[in-house]
Amino acid sequence: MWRRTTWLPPLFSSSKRSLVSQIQGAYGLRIWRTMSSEIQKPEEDGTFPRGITPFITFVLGGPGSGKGTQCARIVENFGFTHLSAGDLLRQEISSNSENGAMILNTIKDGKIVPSEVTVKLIQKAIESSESHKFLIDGFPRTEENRLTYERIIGAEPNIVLFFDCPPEEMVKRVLNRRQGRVDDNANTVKERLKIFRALSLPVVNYYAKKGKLYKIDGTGTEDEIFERVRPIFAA
Ligand SMILES: Nc1ncnc2c1ncn2[C@@H]1O[C@H](COP(=O)(O)OP(=O)(O)O)[C@@H](O)[C@H]1O
Ligand SMILES: O=c1ccn([C@@H]2O[C@H](COP(=O)(O)OP(=O)(O)O)[C@@H](O)[C@H]2O)c(=O)[nH]1
Ligand SMILES: [Mg+2]
Repeated sequence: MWRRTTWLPPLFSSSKRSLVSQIQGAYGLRIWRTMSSEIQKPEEDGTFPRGITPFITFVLGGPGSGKGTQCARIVENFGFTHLSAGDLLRQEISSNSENGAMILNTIKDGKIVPSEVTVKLIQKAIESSESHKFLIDGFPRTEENRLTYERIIGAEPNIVLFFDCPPEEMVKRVLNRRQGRVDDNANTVKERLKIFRALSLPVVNYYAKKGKLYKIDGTGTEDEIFERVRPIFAA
């Protein structure tokens, strides 16, 4: 079962309706405004024209925790647009962009690509989409990622999902993934788990403290996990 951690802001606490529909009601149809007054102004105008921001869900969890699998289910059932930070980076490698070689080496080593590179790719993907609701999968992976997103995009996520899965299960899934990824091997996974614990968990804790985090048990079948996710979005 998912559970919302720490306190519930008044907007979310009193109704049985899903969080998404409550925010939708409070903010008007499919148009979302950022709810935080702490965010710095974006560096460049234009990510969210006329001050209108889409509904953003960050999807976090260790390697193999099931982020991509559950995002596909959320897209099918709730019509979100799925932006996987890892996929955006892999597309940069395949398109022989100037950063391609650097990104490939970073991914091979299980390290984190410089924040500005990833955030600019996310920004471009949001700008070129007509969608008003996005799942940003596998980002932010560090506090520095998070701060760079806030600086460049000028908004916080509305909610954050965290798939909680034991490391042995994550390793097993990654080593069985068979998508030909350069980082799905025992050595790289070990490094990715280290980075997840040291750099990504602090981001998860940050959103828990802000009352934005949904921690979801990431064990069991894909169906069982999706039934834990569904109530977060269901009307
Ligand atoms: N609940 C599950 N039980 C077993 N295997 C799963 C489950 N969810 C996903 N998988 C498989 O585990 C691998 C990693 O899942 P994926 O969604 O790519 O995770 P992530 O994006 O978090 O790395 C994939 O091969 C996927 O098919
Ligand atoms: O914001 C991001 C997302 C991904 N990556 C890199 O891309 C790899 C694969 O990420 P992905 O999210 O595809 O992996 P998953 O967790 O889904 O297995 C990571 O290990 C990092 O090396 C990164 O540097 N920054
Ligand atoms: Mg993934």
